[in-house]
Amino acid sequence: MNSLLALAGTTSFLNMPGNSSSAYSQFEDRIPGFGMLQGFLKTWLKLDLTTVVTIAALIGAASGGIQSLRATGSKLSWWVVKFFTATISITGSDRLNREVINWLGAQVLTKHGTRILTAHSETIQSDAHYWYRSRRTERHDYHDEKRAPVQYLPTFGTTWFIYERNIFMVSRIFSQRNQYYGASATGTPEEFCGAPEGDEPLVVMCLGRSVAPIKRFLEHCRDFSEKQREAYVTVRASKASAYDPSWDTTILRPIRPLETVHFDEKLKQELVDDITNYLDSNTRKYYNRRGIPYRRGYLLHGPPGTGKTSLSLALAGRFGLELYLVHVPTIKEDTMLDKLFTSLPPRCIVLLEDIDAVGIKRRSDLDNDDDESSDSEDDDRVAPRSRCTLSGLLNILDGVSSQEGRIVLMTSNFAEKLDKALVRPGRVDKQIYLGNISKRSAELMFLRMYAADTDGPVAADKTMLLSNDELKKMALEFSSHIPDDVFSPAQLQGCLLSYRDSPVRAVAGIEGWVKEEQLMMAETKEKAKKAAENRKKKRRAKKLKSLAKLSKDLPSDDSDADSDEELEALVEKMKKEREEKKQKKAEIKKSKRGKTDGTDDAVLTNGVSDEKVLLDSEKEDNTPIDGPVANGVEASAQKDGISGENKDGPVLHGINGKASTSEKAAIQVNGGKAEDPNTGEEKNGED
Ligand SMILES: Nc1ncnc2c1ncn2[C@@H]1O[C@H](COP(=O)(O)OP(=O)(O)OP(=O)(O)O)[C@@H](O)[C@H]1O
Repeated sequence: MNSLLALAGTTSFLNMPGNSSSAYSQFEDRIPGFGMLQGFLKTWLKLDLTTVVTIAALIGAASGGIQSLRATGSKLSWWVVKFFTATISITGSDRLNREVINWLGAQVLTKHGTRILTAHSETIQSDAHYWYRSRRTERHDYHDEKRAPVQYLPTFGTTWFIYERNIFMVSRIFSQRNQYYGASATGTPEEFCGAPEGDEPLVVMCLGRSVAPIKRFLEHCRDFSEKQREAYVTVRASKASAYDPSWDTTILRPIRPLETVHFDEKLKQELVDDITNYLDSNTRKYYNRRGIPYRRGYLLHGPPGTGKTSLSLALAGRFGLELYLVHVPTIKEDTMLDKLFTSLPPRCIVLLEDIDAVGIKRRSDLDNDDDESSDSEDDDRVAPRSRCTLSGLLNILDGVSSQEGRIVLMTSNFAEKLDKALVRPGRVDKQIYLGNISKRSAELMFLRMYAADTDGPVAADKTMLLSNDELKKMALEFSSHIPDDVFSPAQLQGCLLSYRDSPVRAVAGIEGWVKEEQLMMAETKEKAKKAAENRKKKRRAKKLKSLAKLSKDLPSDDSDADSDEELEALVEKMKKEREEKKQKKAEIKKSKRGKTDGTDDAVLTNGVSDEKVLLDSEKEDNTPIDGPVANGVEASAQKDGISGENKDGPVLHGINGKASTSEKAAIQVNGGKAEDPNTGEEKNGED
């Protein structure tokens, strides 16, 4: 614009009388080709250059005026917007963002018949929480349909609606990423050149000069999402990536009532009371005032299939908390768990499944204990080991970076093997044992399986109906066949599911099922026992063979022994021989001491009280010895006749008076007794 005005100024200067020729000549001098252009316009187009420049300047001035008018109009309109509306913006990563979008999708778009939408067929929008991160996850909301239903949401741009008799606008802001690929490059409207990724910021506006209506609206969106989630527990599983560990998958599980997890009722009540008390706001204040870290940990332990995971889910549902699930064996290193823990929300349940994958051994044992496991039949059930270390886990559980306010549930099938540091109060405040099923629990499970979904009689099978009392009687009869503490609840559930349509058949078939199952369990136990014995034998054989190879004292064919008895005999033999050797050495030592006492004077009379002597003790006895002992029976202190004379006094040699450089040990002779500088042990002067 400014350049055009300058150009216009120039043209008026060109038009001034008397100036024209000198000005033209000046331009010709300064701008190469100016004269040629002027000649061309005049000769061929019959146009004067002055006229051309003037017209261009006028057009430029007009368009500049329009632009500045536009800018002023836009400024004015924004000023009006600012003056007459209230606004709240929400970042793309905030959960509230998802909750507003979710509300718009459910309440506005469908009712207003909006024509430009965005669609999703994956992830659960009712969760409305971090769905953009988990968009690869299939929706899992227990619909009968095979395919997940498509959900429609607002796209970029502004959605208008009326809430509480107030006009609202929600704008989904086109992100820079999309701008780069789309609208600004091609001029295509935003909604036609991309779909929202889920992390676009939102701007919520309403008519009026107060933000109070917007705040009410946002609260309403939150309530709406919470209600949608009410029937579900949000489970967020850890993503097993060593580089970028995160809470990845969001799964909505229908809330499982606590009553459907059968175990000791008293214990269950205690657990619920304990958590209720912990979550109470007064408890938090109590902890804070007294400087106690506000955390609570529980260990759920027991045989497989006894309801540890089910109980965790039921507790999350009961207390309306999200469940963050970590399958400990998948954790590759401490930093991974650390990252996961630091990104936890303040109030949630963290479920560390199969904690024994870490908690059984300390760091030092991690790499070299492959053959140290016990020989019990349980060995097969030992969880795969995690690369996360125990000390790492302990730090994470109660380190400074650890979130306060959360509940940690750990599950294990081997509580008795867990390290004491892991289960100490503060990390594990309560241990809950979930055992095999009792008669009473079997009765409750039967009732739960066949209870009518609606009030009224229950179908006994396809032909007859049962009253509630009749069902209770059947449950009692059914449970009378179940031995206490033998079958896991998962086993019994499997049995009942096979008679799903008919409680009558379940009662009729339970006796046979119990017998069959017990037989199978006995067989499995027997197999496990044999396998454990084999493992034990193999391990022992391996150890003994390597021992035998190491020992030069054993005849080589002894190491071929591989029956248990032979190996035992081998060990005994080795032990005996070692003992004999030790005794022999001790005797030799004793006899040498006696001799040294006699030679002390001789050494002293030579005036050598502090002589350096060399010991060749190991040469005589190949086995490593506790202290420098030499068989001095034949040894004698000599002047260094063989190896040369020592000016300072006699050099004492080991066996046969020889001193090998590699095996020499310097010994101080103190009054005829030599002292090993390494062990401090006194040596016989003859040595
Ligand atoms: N105490 C129980 N009450 C009701 N159902 C149970 C109980 N224990 C197990 N079940 C049923 O058995 C199945 C497996 O249970 P769950 O996964 O909770 O056991 P777990 O103890 O976590 O097993 P694991 O130690 O092998 O992980 C579930 O379908 C659950 O419904």
